[in-house]
Amino acid sequence: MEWIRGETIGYGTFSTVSLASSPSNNGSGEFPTFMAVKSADSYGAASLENEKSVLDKLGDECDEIVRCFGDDRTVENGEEMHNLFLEYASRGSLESYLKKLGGEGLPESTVRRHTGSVLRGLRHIHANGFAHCDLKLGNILLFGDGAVKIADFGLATRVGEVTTLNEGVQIRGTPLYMAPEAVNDNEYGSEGDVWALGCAVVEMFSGKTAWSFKEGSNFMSLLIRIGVGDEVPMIPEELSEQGRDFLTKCFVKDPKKRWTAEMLLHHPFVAVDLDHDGLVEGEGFVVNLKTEEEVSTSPRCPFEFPDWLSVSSGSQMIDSPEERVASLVAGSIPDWSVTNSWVTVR
Ligand SMILES: Nc1ncnc2c1ncn2[C@@H]1O[C@H](COP(=O)(O)OP(=O)(O)OP(=O)(O)O)[C@@H](O)[C@H]1O
Repeated sequence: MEWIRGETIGYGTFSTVSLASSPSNNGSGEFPTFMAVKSADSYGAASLENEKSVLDKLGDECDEIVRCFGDDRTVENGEEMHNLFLEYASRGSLESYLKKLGGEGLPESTVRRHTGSVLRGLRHIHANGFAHCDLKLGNILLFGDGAVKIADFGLATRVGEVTTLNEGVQIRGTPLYMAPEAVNDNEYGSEGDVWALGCAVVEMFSGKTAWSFKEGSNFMSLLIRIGVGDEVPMIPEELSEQGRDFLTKCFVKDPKKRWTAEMLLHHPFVAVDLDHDGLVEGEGFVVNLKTEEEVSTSPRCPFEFPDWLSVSSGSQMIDSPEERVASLVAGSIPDWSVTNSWVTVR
């Protein structure tokens, strides 16, 4: 495919995203005239390869997942670039859209619609055996017709697959959206995507991050709040009762008891007819909650870090949660980067 790189439309940790035009296609062929091209040098190549491989496996049948049109390599300024061609979201990410509102959130009816869309995307991802692992407003894209789609599958992983990238504890994604089991046990699965969705819903509605944090504060203290004790993210009081109830289903600390995307799709917060002015309640929905027997009878204590204890602590006993999280961070050999005044750790 012949294509021309246009203006830059976004920056990520691993890549730069630009507009790409393919005039020879004229919109009539296999590819649209305008696409987004996500480009990375050798440092980001593995993430792009993973993204393409996951998007290929997810296929094109889910409207709530950004489409991938293929990849290629170019040499630009003497450097080999890896390029991934994606459906172009003309209105950018929900994160950039919200920024333009200057701290305001979206109307609840819009939040409900977007939440339903993201849930349909997540259901497809999870049904195919993957977890996205980096769901956040920056990775939910807004299209000209008001539709939203899930993007950025660079960190997506097969559920249950043991990662070999790092033998120690690994932290991936954005701390603000991290689920307790990711903080405590290094577990990244479909349940973590549901927790992150809850954080995204709070942010969409309130215009503020779900966890309050002071500018410049240490992210370890946030990890402790997420992983330890009963605190859950802020649930906006102005949200309807249905919305608040929806969030309590996302913010269940025990991942085995957290609702799945499939279950949440039947929750009245999203199972409503939004084509009418008056919201029609989702009637008679049946949610098969897991029984106490199905979930672990002895949930693991959030302070348990068995791998970490054997790898990092030797014979020394570590007493406080602060020390545990500090060691978790030290053991992960993270790649730090600061995005939007927050720390992303991979
Ligand atoms: N298909 C697209 N259409 C329009 N804009 C896009 C598209 N894909 C990405 N962008 C923009 O580029 C930004 C970075 O993209 P993306 O998140 O996929 O990159 P990344 O390197 O994986 O970043 P990170 O992992 O740090 O979130 C997005 O937040 C969005 O603003």
